[in-house]
Parts: sequence; C-alpha cells; structure tokens
Amino acid sequence: MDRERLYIFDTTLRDGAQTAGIEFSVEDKISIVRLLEDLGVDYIEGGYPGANVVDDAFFSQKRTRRATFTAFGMTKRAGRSAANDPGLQAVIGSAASATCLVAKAWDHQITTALGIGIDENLRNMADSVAASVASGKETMIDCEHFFDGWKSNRDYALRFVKTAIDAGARWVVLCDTNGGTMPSEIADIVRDVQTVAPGDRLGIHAHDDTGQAVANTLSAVLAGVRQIQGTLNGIGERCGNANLVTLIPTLMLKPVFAERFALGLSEAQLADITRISRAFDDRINRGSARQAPYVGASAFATKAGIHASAIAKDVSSYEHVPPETVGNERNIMVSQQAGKSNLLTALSRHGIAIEKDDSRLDKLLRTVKERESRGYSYDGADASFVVLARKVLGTLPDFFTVESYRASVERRHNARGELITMTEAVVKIRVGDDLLMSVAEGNGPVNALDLAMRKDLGRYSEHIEDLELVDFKVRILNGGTGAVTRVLVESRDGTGESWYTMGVSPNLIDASFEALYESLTYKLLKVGAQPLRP
Ligand SMILES: CC(=O)SCCNC(=O)CCNC(=O)[C@H](O)C(C)(C)COP(=O)(O)OP(=O)(O)OC[C@H]1O[C@@H](n2cnc3c(N)ncnc32)[C@H](O)[C@@H]1OP(=O)(O)O
Ligand SMILES: CC(=O)C(=O)O
Repeated sequence: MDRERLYIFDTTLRDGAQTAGIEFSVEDKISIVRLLEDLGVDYIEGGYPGANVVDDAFFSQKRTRRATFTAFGMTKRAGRSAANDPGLQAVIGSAASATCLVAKAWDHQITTALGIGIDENLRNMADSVAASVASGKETMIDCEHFFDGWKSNRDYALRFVKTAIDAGARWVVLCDTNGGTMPSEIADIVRDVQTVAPGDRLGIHAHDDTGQAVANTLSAVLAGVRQIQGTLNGIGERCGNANLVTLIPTLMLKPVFAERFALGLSEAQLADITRISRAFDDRINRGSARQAPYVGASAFATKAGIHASAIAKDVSSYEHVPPETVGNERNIMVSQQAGKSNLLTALSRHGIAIEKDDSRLDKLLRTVKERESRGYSYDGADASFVVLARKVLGTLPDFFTVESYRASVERRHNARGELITMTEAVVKIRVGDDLLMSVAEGNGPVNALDLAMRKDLGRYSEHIEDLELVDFKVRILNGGTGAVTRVLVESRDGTGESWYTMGVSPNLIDASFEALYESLTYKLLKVGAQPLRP
C-alpha cells in the first residue's frame, strides 16, 4: 500500500519567536534555518515581514535552499482593500515563496477582538487569500481559535474552511490557539471538517497548554490532516507548540504511523535529530532537557540495577526504539540505584576490565553508595566516577598532590577611594620531589583557584594546556547534619570532548577544589600521562 505524504511545517522562527525570554537576531534565524534544512522539514515559516526590523531584514532575500520559505502575517484589516493594506502587502511582497495568513475563525473573537461582523471577516479572509494567490505565492490560512470556534458556531467554522479553499488556499490550518482542546475532540472535529475539505488540504497547529500538543497533533493526523505545524523542542507562545523533535521520530518509527505515512526526511536525517535539538538549545542559550523524549540525555539512560542487569543480557530490554535511530546514546548510570551490572557497564565504557566476582567491585559499589548518601551524584559526573573507580581498584597513578591551597576575597577601597573586590588563590602542588607554588587572581575565588592549579603542573603542564572550564554549577543539598554544597564542573579539551567532575563539602571552595582536582586528574588519565611513580 502506498503511504500518504505528511508535510512538516516549522514555525520555530515565528510562533517560537513569541516564546517568553526568546528573541532571535537575523544571525540566529539564518543559523536555525540551517538546522531545519539539515533536519529536512518541508516549510520554514521565517517570521512576520512588516512586524519588526529583524523580520524585515530576514525576508529581504530568500533564506532556504530546499524548504518552502514562508512568510506569516494577518489578513487585511477591515475597511481597506488588500492592495491598500500595508501589512498584507509587506507579507505578499517579501522574498518568501509562500504565505501563511492568520484569520480568526471563532465568531465571538471576531465580534469582540476585531469588532466586525462574521460575514465581513469571511470576505476579508477570502480577499487576502486571493491577493496572495494572485501574487504567485503558495498560500495557507491559519484558522485562529478554530476548535473553540467550531464548538461555538459549527456552521460558521465550516464555512470559514470552505471559503478559504474556494479562494485558493493550498492549506487550511486548524489552530488550537488556546491549547485547551482534548485529543478526542480534535479527532471528532477534524473528521467533521472533512465534510467540506479533503484531509490533504488540512493542517494542524496545536499549543501545549494541557501538555497534549503532540497527542493532539497525532490525533489530527489519524483523523485526516496532512500538514503538521510545530517547533524545535516545542518552543512557542505560553506553554509552547507541538514539539517536532518528538513528533518526527514518532511518525517515522511507530508502526501505526510509519506504515501509513511518509515524511520528507531520510533515516539519516532522523538520526541527526538529537544533534539538531541540542544545537538549537545552544543557539537559544539554554540547557537541553534531560528528559526530552528521544533526544534527552536521559531518554536511553538507566539507573536501576535490575534494569542494567537485564540490559547486559539484551540491550533493548528497556528501550522502546534503538537510540541510534535518533542519534542518541544508551547510558547505564552509576548511582545509589545501581548494582554491579551498572558498574561493569560504566567501567567497560572507560576501558576498565574487571570480573563480576572480583571483590574490588563489591568495594566500589559500597563506596559509591556511601558517597551518594553524603551528596555525591555519579550519574551526572562520569569523570569523577572514573577517578573514584581507579582509586578503589588501586590503579590510579600518583600524578600530583595538592599539599595546600588558600583562596581569599578582599573587599576594600583602592587608592582612588573606589570600592573593589580582589580574589586571589595560592596553591602548593607536589609533583614527584618538586614542590611548586602558584598564585593567581581571578574574578572570584573558584576562578582564582582554577587558574592557580593549572598555572604550573610541572612535567604535566603540556597535557593541560588545552583544558578549559566550560560550566560550573552549585547545588545546595540539605544533608542530615546541615547544608552541603555539591559543585559540578564541566571541562573540555582541544578534542572537543567534555567531561563532568564534582566535589561535595559544606564549604563551597573545598567542593570546587575537589571537582577541579578530579578534572585535572581525569585529563591526565585521558591522555595517558606517565606518572613518576605508577
Ligand atoms: C495566534 C497567533 O499567534 S497570531 C500571531 C501573533 N503574533 C504577533 O502578533 C507578533 C507580531 N505582531 C506585531 O508586531 C504587531 O502586533 C503588528 C505589527 C502585527 C500590528 O501592530 P499594531 O498595528 O500596533 O496593532 P496591534 O498589535 O496593537 O493590534 C492588532 C490589530 O490587528 C487586528 N487584527 C488582529 N488579527 C487580525 C486578523 N487576522 N486580520 C485583520 N486584522 C487583525 C486587531 O483587531 C488589531 O487592530 P485594532 O488595533 O484596530 O483593533
Ligand atoms: C496562528 C497561531 O499561532 C495560533 O492560532 O495559535
């Protein structure tokens, strides 16, 4: 049986730009278009020409290679013709090859928000669609508040869809603008709409206000729509839009969809989706959600010892799809929930071979659980686990020892009477028989300590030249005997690999010191540095 084509319409750069806390520059938009083209979406809605200077500049030229470059805008205002509406003309006159015009489909909103009659609204919409079609652009209509409109006045909502189709719209997109519709209602209403328009002319635009934007979208697809609107990582107005990064793998990997529908993406593009999702988060300067379906760092991670033991026998035991199909990785973590199977998997990932009945493995498991009870958390600090494991197994080389350190903060007036804060760290490190002392100033005590520790590591200095501290996170834990600080440090080197180490102490500087020390140690292990005394 031939599969029916589903079209992916991305609105990251338009509805996504309506996300609280997100502002795109032209450069951001250009770089996000690259990600979307790598992914292989069919339409890229780049924004709203005429609405602001960024979008004006962005729409001054064609920005896509393969995807249909689409401009968003509203239909003409009441009381003027399409030709005399500057807003509509900016959209039609942009470099986009398609338009997506928004018009209200809920009678109550038309009479209150627009203050016009519902028939006049239909004429405004039809004239705008006709003007866009006449300009040669593929034209879509976003039916704002469609599902609430259908519930309020079914006859008008259906007339709205039919009028748009008759005016020449290629796609009529049914919008759950307020995001409150249930999946079963979506299915019933989409089926009803097909009494006036075929499914291959209909799209769905769902918001996530009940956490069901993805479910609503899938429900609409099963009921007949063939265009899907959504955003990267589900950004968008209020609670966001349907998340394309969840929808695309579901549509391509789950038989109920994959057997009936085809997308314009290849399997290789699907396998790139984890990278794309994370690169997008980087671009908008936020951390990636660990628990994001398919692409999150935890999506194929298991902490539980019972699970790890089953996975050691069959890797697919706790996976609904193979992680590599979406470019993600399986991860067996080490934590309080671990058993020896977790440790064996983590050790072998780092090239450390040991038998399951080796008594050192029992000791390592006891040590991990005891330290976790004091605030350590090895599932997020793999490099610290390696350092600990090698120490307990007796294979950690004696690279260097920190004999002492001091970090100080001084707030005082300088000679000009200005209030300044000075931070300084002094570190004494022993490498073999050499005692090295380094002093550094920093923009804070941890920064000064980090700089001082890396300033002179004697014979190992050449190995740490490319090491940089990428991120530093502090978490205050409420331990049984009072507050404890856990510091997590992310480090990276010239190879691009990054690793996480941690320290735990009631004292923030001590916790930071431990994390920095373990990061240096891990780096020396990683490059195979030769210790003076193995
Ligand atoms: C559901 C959605 O997500 S729709 C997309 C919403 N996105 C945005 O609004 C982001 C970009 N918007 C903007 O930059 C501005 O709102 C602009 C440039 C479009 C318009 O700005 P302004 O002219 O100052 O109007 P303002 O934003 O205050 O109000 C919107 C106007 O459009 C009218 N309007 C709203 N929807 C439509 C429509 N579909 N068709 C025609 N007119 C409409 C409103 O009645 C209102 O007009 P009024 O002030 O005469 O009552
Ligand atoms: C058009 C749109 O973004 C909405 O109705 O939600």
